[in-house]
Amino acid sequence: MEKIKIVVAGPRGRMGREAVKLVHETGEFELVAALDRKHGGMLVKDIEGLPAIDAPVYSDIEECLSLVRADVLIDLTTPEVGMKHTVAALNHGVRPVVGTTGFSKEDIQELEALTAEKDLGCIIAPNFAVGAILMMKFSQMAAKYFPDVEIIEMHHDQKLDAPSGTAVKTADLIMETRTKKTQGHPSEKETLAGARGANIDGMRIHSVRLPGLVAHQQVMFGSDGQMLTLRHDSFNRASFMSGVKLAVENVMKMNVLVYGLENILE
Ligand SMILES: NC(=O)C1=CN([C@@H]2O[C@H](COP(=O)(O)OP(=O)(O)OC[C@H]3O[C@@H](n4cnc5c(N)ncnc54)[C@H](OP(=O)(O)O)[C@@H]3O)[C@@H](O)[C@H]2O)C=CC1
Ligand SMILES: O=C(O)C1=N[C@H](C(=O)O)C[C@H](O)C1
Repeated sequence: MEKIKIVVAGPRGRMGREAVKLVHETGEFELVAALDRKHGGMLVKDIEGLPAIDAPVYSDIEECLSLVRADVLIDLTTPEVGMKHTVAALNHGVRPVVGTTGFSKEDIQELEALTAEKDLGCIIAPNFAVGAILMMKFSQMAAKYFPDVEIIEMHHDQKLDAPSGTAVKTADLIMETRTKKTQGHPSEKETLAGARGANIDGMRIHSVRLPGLVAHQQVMFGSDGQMLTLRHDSFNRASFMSGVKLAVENVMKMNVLVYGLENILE
C-alpha cells in the first residue's frame, strides 16, 4: 500500500515537532516536506532537534506544493499562516489537517466552501486529544440539564490565542443543547473590566495563562444545591498525536470539511 505523503507546517513548534516525530514513526506515513519560514532550502534532518529525515524544507507553501507531491498538509502554526496554508493546500489538491486554533467562523465557512468546490477532505480540529473530545461531548450532554455553565481553560503562557480553540468549540457544542440564557445576576456590574470573563451566548469563558501549564479545561455546571465539573488535562503534546493520526487517516477518505474531531470519532 502507498504511504500517505505528508507536509508538516510549523515543524519547530511545540506541536510541529511531535507531529514530525509521529509521521516519521508511523509506517503508513511519509514526511515529504516541511514548511518553516526560517529554514527554507535545508533538509528536515538539518534542523536542530528534528529526526534524521532527508525531506526538503520550504519557506513558501506555493513553491513547496508546486514541487512536492503531497496528500496531506498538517498545519500547526498561527491562525493567519494556517488560513493561508489551508487555502493553498486545497488549491493544490492537498487535504488539510489543521490543528492551529484561532480561526474565525468566517474563515471556517470560507474553507468549507473551498473544500466542497475542490471535492476534497479537510479536518479542522481545535483539540486532537481524545479525552478533550469526550469532555466536550459530555459537556454538551450536561448542558441540556444544567444551562448555567462557565468554562475555565488553562494553558501555558506562550499561547497566542485566547480563548482557546477548545473553549470556543466546547461553547459551540453546548449551544446546541443549552436553552439560551444570560447567566449571573441581571444587574451584575464588573468593577474591574474582564472580571466575569468572555461572554459567549450568555455563558462565560475564563482564560488562565501560567508557566508550568500545558493544556487544561474545566467546565463547571451549577444548579440548585449541586454542581457538576468536567475536567480534562493534557500533560504533554504527545497526548494530541493519536488524534492527529486518526485525522490524517480519515481525511484521505473524505470530501467535506469537518470542524471538530468528535465528528469522526466512532
Ligand atoms: N489542535 C490541537 O490539539 C492543538 C492545537 N494547538 C494549536 O497549534 C498551534 C501551534 O501551537 P504550538 O506548537 O504550541 O505553537 P509554537 O509557537 O510552538 O509553534 C508555532 C510554529 O508556527 C511557526 N510560525 C509562527 N508564525 C509563523 C509565520 N508567520 N510564518 C511561518 N511560520 C510561523 C513557528 O515558527 P517560528 O519559530 O519561526 O515563529 C512555529 O514553528 C496553535 O494555534 C495552538 O493553539 C496546540 C496544541 C494542541
Ligand atoms: O496552544 C495550545 O497549547 C493548545 N491549543 C489548542 C486550543 O486552543 O484549544 C488545543 C489545546 O488546548 C492546546
